[in-house]
Formats: sequence, structure tokens, C-alpha cells
Amino acid sequence: MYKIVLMRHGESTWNLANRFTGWVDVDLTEKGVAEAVEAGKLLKEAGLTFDLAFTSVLKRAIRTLWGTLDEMDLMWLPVQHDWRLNERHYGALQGLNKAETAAQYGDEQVMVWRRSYDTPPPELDAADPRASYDDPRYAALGRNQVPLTECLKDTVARVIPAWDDTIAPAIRSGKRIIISAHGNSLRALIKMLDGISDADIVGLNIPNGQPLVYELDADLKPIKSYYLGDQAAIAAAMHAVANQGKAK
Ligand SMILES: O=C(O)[C@@H](CO)OP(=O)(O)O
Repeated sequence: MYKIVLMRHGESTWNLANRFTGWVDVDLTEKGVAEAVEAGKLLKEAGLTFDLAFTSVLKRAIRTLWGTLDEMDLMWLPVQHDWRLNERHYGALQGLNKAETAAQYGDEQVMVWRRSYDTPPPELDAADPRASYDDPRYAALGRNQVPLTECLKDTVARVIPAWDDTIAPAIRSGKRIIISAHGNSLRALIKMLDGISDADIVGLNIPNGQPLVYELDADLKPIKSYYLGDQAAIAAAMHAVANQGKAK
């Protein structure tokens, strides 16, 4: 049996401001930093430790990992940064307030943009300075690999190869791993792991900074999964994430 840990980053400045974030590289709030440390405490209490970490190339996930590993006295751990674990690209919505967008376009439309499996938000213009073409962290990617928007299906199409190419082989080789990533890149991974349908994935929301343990069998199929920490607080946090896209 293998045990892996998935964790969404702690609260970011744009989580606090309720803005669509996607590939915008915003930092953690103080609360987000504290959540990362608290996650480290919970992991220690659960008797978990790691040999290898995976994260995205966005600082909210990286800094969360740092806070957690620091608390666990594991800052020496090898870390693989992979753009394929980045948050789902939110297209032209990036930077907009979610509740204001719902007031303008309606809760239903925003729900489709946030959670539908295969309808992407409106695309960024390729000439928009918010496009990531010139960002050095994506220099190795072809222009057609740098998204201008993504639906969850598009995110699945890059997260699963990251799992197959690097994460799954590491687990099979016996490495105990933690993945610090994002709400929607983790939804993509969990959809695959748990075999969740395109329709049911709409209802899955991931709270900030809470370690999610997956116990996997020899074929890397989940035996069970559970969040560490205060279950009522986690349920409330998931509910709050679901409601972020509603007009006030
Ligand atoms: O804005 C985003 O990038 C994501 C995660 O914060 O938001 P949502 O939960 O609305 O998909």
C-alpha cells in the first residue's frame, strides 16, 4: 500500500480578494502561510513523512510547500516543479472578482466557467500582456502548449501526463510523495484517481491548505482518502469555495 498526500496551496491574496487567479502568480496571505505550517503539524501528528515533493511553477503552491516542509524539518527534500501542475488557466476572467462577474453574467454562467468539465472561460487575446508566452518559466514550451484559457478537460490533459511520466513512477519506486498544487489541477488528478464522472466532478471543491491523504493499492488505485484536520471546518471551507462564484 502506498500513501500520498495532495494539498491545495494556502489562502492567496486573490483567494482573499475573491478574484479568478489561474496562471497569475499571486502570493499567499499571512493566513495562507499559517495554513501551510498547520498542515505540516497535522502531517507530523499523523506520522507521515516524505522523500520527494511535486509542485507547480506558481509561488502560492511553492510557498505552501516550503511552509509545510519547514514545519516538518524537511526543507532539504528534493522538489520537482512542473508547470503541468499549475492551476487551470482562467482565460480572460483572470483578475476579475468572482461575485462581481456573477452579478454581471449570472450565477449560472459563472458556474459553467468555474466548474463545467468541457466549457472553457473566454480566451485571453494572444496579444494580451497577461498571456504567458514571454514568461521564462514557460520558455521550454511550444507556443501551442501555453494556454489562453482552459476547461477542466484541458487541465486533465496535462495533469495526467505529469502523473504518468513522473509522479506515478516515483510512487512505484517506493518514494513517499507530497503534491502541493491548486484547486483545479487537484480536481483533475482526483477525477482520474477516483474515476469521477464529467458530471459529478462539478460538485468537487478543494479547501485551501488541508492535507488530503490517498492510500493507493499496488496498481495505484485508491483504497481510501481522507483529509487530516478538523472535519467540520474542512466541510465548511469546501462549501465556501463552492459559493465563491455567486453574486452577493
Ligand atoms: O481562481 C482560481 O484560479 C481558482 C482557484 O482559486 O478558482 P475556482 O475555485 O473559482 O476555480
